[in-house]
Amino acid sequence: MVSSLRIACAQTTATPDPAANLVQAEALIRSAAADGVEFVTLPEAFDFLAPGVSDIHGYAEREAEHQALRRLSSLAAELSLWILAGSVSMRADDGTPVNRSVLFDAQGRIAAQYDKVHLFDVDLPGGEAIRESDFYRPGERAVVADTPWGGIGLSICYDMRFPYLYRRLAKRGARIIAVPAAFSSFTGPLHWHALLRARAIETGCFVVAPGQCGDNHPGRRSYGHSLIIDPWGRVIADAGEEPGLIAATLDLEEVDRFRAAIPSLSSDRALIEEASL
Ligand SMILES: O=C(O)CNC(=O)[C@H](CS)NC(=O)CCC(=O)C(=O)O
Repeated sequence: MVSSLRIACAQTTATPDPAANLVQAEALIRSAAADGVEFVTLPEAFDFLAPGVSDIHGYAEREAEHQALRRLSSLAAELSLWILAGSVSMRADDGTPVNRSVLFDAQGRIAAQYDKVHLFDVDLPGGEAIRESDFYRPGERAVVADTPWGGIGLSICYDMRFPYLYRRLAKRGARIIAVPAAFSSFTGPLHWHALLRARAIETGCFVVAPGQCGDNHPGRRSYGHSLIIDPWGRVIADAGEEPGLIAATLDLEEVDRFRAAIPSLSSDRALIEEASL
C-alpha cells in the first residue's frame, strides 16, 4: 500500500448551466495535475445545481450518456490521476434519478459508485424548505473503494450527520473518507467544521471534503470551506469562500499511529445495554 498521497479538493460554484460547470471543474483538475496531485475530488452536484425537481429530472442521464461523467473519465486517463465526481445527478440503470458519487481511477475507469443514503429533507429557520427525497431515490449501501492508498469511504454532504455510517466505513477498511458537499450557508458556519473534524477523530481517518461555494442560483448559497483534515482532527487545508483548489500531501501512516495511540475504533463495549450505564 502506498503511504504518501497528494490529494486536492476543487471548490466550485455550480449553477443550472452544465457546460459552464464542466469548464470550471476541468480548469481546476488541470491545475491540480500541474501541481502533482494524484487524486482530485469535486463537490456534490458539481455538474448541475438547479432549484426544481423538473430541472434535475430533465438534466439527469444514465451513465453512458452523461456528459460530465464522460468528460471526467477522459480527463482522468489523459492526466493519469484519480478523480472523485463528488456527485452527479444521474439515472440508475433502471432510470431512477440518484445523487451519486462516481470514482474514476487513473485509467478513466469507474472504480466505485455510491448513492447518497441520507437525503436532505429539512425546514430551515427563515422559511427555506428542501425536500431532496422528491429529487432522488436514496442509496442503501455503504461503499469503501479499493485504491493504491487503501480504502476510501464514500459519503455525501448530509450523510456527515450520521456517525454510524462512518464507523461502518472505517471498520470496513477506510483510511480516507470523502465527504463532497453543497452545504447550506445557514448551517455551514455552525456545523461544517465541527461535524467533519468529529468524523475524522472518531474514525481515525483523513477526511477530504470538497464543497461548493457562492451563489448557485437565486435563493441558494453554498458555504464553501472545502477541508482536508488529519486523523487527529487538525485542519490541514481550508479553501475559504472563493472557488479554487486546495491540496495536501497525506502521510497515511498517520492513520495507524493515531489508531495505535487512541484505539476507540476497536474498543466498543456493545454488550453493555444503554439502560445499565
Ligand atoms: O440537490 C442537489 O442537486 C444537490 N444536493 C444538495 O445540494 C444537498 C441536498 S439539497 N445538500 C445537502 O445535503 C446540504 C446539507 C446541509 O447543508 C446540512 O446538513 O446542513
